Amino acid sequence: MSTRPYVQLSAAQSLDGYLDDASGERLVLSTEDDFAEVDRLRAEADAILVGAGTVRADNPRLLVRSPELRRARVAGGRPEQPLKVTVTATGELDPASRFFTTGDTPKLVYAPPGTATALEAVATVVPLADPGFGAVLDDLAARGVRRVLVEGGGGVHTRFLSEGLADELRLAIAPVFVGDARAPRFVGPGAFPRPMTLADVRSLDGVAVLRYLAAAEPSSVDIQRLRQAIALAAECPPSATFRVGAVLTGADGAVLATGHSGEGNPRDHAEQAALAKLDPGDPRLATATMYSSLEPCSVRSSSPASCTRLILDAGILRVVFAWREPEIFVVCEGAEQLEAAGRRVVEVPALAREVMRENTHLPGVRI
Ligand SMILES: NC(=O)C1=CN([C@@H]2O[C@H](COP(=O)(O)OP(=O)(O)OC[C@H]3O[C@@H](n4cnc5c(N)ncnc54)[C@H](OP(=O)(O)O)[C@@H]3O)[C@@H](O)[C@H]2O)C=CC1
Ligand SMILES: Nc1c(N[C@@H]2O[C@H](COP(=O)(O)O)[C@@H](O)[C@H]2O)[nH]c(=O)[nH]c1=O
Repeated sequence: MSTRPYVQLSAAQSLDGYLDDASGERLVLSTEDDFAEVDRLRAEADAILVGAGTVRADNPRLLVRSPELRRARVAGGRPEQPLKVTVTATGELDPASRFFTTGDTPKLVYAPPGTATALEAVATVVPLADPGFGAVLDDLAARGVRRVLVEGGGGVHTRFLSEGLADELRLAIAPVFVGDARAPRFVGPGAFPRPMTLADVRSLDGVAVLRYLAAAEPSSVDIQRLRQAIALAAECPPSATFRVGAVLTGADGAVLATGHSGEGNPRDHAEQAALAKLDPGDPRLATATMYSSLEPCSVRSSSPASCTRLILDAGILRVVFAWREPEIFVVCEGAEQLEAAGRRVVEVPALAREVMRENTHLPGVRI
């Protein structure tokens, strides 16, 4: 599997967080200087991606405008223009849109099989049964794309951020108010699992330009695997205790084993069930990551060894979990014990609510 491309999001928003107004005419929030900077970002990218909603609403060209930047690309051995990429679930895009008709560069459309046949004459249609953006990035990587500029709109930005796929965000804030709840927002509701750090703030001709970098941990693969562990909790049999899912992966992110509470034996914990599927001498354990929806337990009445102990004994160096165990039955110190033993522990509290949703049978757990 090729390494996923670096993903940079770019958006211009109003002071009250809107990408556009509700008029049907495209609202220009950027100044000329700001557009020139976005043009430089386009020139640095191998592909520019927008959602089908933006293709329909704005009819964008998505081309590098500056002749100097285009020449520099060619001088550097790159195509004059980046690839153009869009994603649709319905396939409802007009083949006469400027996305398809402008620029001598390949156009890619990711769509569920059979939905975008009318676009096959004007673009390469890539059928994706699972239209998650992780699959889109994997396919782009296989096509040699190393850097993607995502220019919106709100639906697509929300998906990239909530799936933990964005590495960087450039946000231009124009000094205007839209004040209309029907207008599209930069980001909709969701759980946003990768913390962002402010890397730069500038004033560009009255527009505030902010640059944020996503934390290296949790990575997009961590989010994918942790969500898989969270989903596994739904398979637990009815229980008076925690319903937990676990996924154990190798160094390349491939799944080595999975488990959930009550799998096999009603008292088994998720991490224990996953570990029981591997030979204790398996050399892959030394570079494995344990994903658990809940912090690994450190105290057990039903078994001699806690999951923290099992993880330590298995030689697993890295643990990623979503929900820190609340003090319902015992005081859990799993994260502290793992860290004290020199293991890397990554907590993703943004996904804790998803775990709590599977555990509302426990006293005091409300979402
Ligand atoms: N100020 C700025 O920087 C920018 C502003 N905008 C504005 O944003 C608005 C458009 O935003 P929005 O309506 O949210 O549209 P988006 O451009 O975010 O596109 C959303 C569409 O993308 C497709 N899509 C999203 N996720 C998936 C998926 N997982 N699988 C398959 N298809 C998917 C669907 O297309 P389909 O419906 O075809 O199934 C969906 O309706 C416009 O008003 C535009 O002017 C846009 C870009 C930048
Ligand atoms: N309105 C708006 C943006 N809109 C983005 O620019 C695209 C238009 O591309 P093109 O047709 O190539 O000029 C549009 O589809 C959307 O992705 N971008 C910004 O930096 N600032 C803005 O104010």
